[in-house]
Amino acid sequence: MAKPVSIEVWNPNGKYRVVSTKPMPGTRWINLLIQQDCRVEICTQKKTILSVEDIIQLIGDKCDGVIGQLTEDWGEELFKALSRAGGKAFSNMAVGYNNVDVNVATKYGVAVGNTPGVLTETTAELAASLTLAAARRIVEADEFMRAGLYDGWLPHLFVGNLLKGQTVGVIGAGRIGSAYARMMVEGFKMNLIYFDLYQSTRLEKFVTAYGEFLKANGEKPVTWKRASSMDEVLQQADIISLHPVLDKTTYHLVNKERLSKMKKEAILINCSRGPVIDEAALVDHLRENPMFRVGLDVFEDEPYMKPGLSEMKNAIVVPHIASASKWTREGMATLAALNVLGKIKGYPVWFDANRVEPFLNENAPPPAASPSIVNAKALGLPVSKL
Ligand SMILES: NC(=O)C1=CN([C@@H]2O[C@H](COP(=O)(O)OP(=O)(O)OC[C@H]3O[C@@H](n4cnc5c(N)ncnc54)[C@H](O)[C@@H]3O)[C@@H](O)[C@H]2O)C=CC1
Ligand SMILES: O=C(O)C(=O)CO
Repeated sequence: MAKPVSIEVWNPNGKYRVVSTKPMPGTRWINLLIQQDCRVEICTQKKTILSVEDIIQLIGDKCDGVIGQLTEDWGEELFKALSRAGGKAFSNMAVGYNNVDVNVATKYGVAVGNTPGVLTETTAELAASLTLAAARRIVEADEFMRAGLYDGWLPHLFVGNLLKGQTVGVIGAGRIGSAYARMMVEGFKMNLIYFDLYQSTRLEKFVTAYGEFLKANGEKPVTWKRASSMDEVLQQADIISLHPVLDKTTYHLVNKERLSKMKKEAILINCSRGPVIDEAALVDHLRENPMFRVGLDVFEDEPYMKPGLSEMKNAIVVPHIASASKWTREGMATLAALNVLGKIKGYPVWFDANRVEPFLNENAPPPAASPSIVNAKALGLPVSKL
């Protein structure tokens, strides 16, 4: 029998019981739920990753909806427990939902929400930060300074890579991949090569227009290319940033063979999901190719790193913080809460999950809709016409 989990209760007399498996940033999400007659229970247990048993306890006998986290395993056991408690709504506080078995949720009639859009720029900015940190060896140089090793300027000290005029490769040019590509093209005048299952016409138009602007100003124009294979990106790019969803097609997308196709001095960035890279193969590659560098926000067996990774000077590692700006995290909490609330209240699903701004305006009430429900079609949920 699992130990009881500690909770904090808001609006105890609310009609609908909504559970959040973690305290989330800001208070707007709590207020929005309370205003719509929800009793909000927040798990305050001092345990980073809750087990399935912990969450089953939190769900209890009566629960209308749950806001959960990407570290939790939302499969048969949890959706069965939620459905048994009368629950019809779940939302991840994340855009990625590879921790959720959506088919199982649909089987139990539970809507699954996620939080797209609000974290696009924040996540892309972290990918750009890791790119710069790796290119200019900022972490190594910082460690060197703190160790008291600096005894004067030297021509060879921490020489890194210039980005201007080089080629940035993006794998998965969706919301975040495209935002990152634009930052690198516009900010550093890099040429773009990308691979995605779909064409990103908006991104291509942006690079074309920026190239024309540069040309009109007497500068060398930037260029873009949509690669016909991922290998083309790996072979041609100087910087490669991974932004696909994690699914069966992207598991170990970057493996030993693909690493060997990349330039010896390339930089690889991963702010998507850890298993997109075969991390053990990456450690070997880093060891054998000291000029190859990586910037990683995500890991194959989070919270752990594969043996050897933490010793590699040519790796920069941060703990899954890509969406960690205050505005974004508060917005994610709001979107997740409104996903759950919308289903409980029988609201329709917002017509475009890429345009969630109206839900984030603190000075106006949010639309009466769930911002983003990934199994809306499968459940036959109505769509907002606003
Ligand atoms: N590190 C972090 O904190 C964060 C990580 N993420 C991760 O980033 C992912 C992407 O987020 P968004 O850009 O909002 O999603 P998105 O759905 O807009 O973009 C994903 C893109 O990947 C492409 N794709 C899918 N399979 C592919 C394949 N086999 N090869 C190449 N491209 C493929 C899709 O066509 C799509 O354009 C999320 O699913 C999540 O896992 C998102 C936010 C924060
Ligand atoms: O949203 C996601 O998918 C994350 O990884 C955390 O922001």
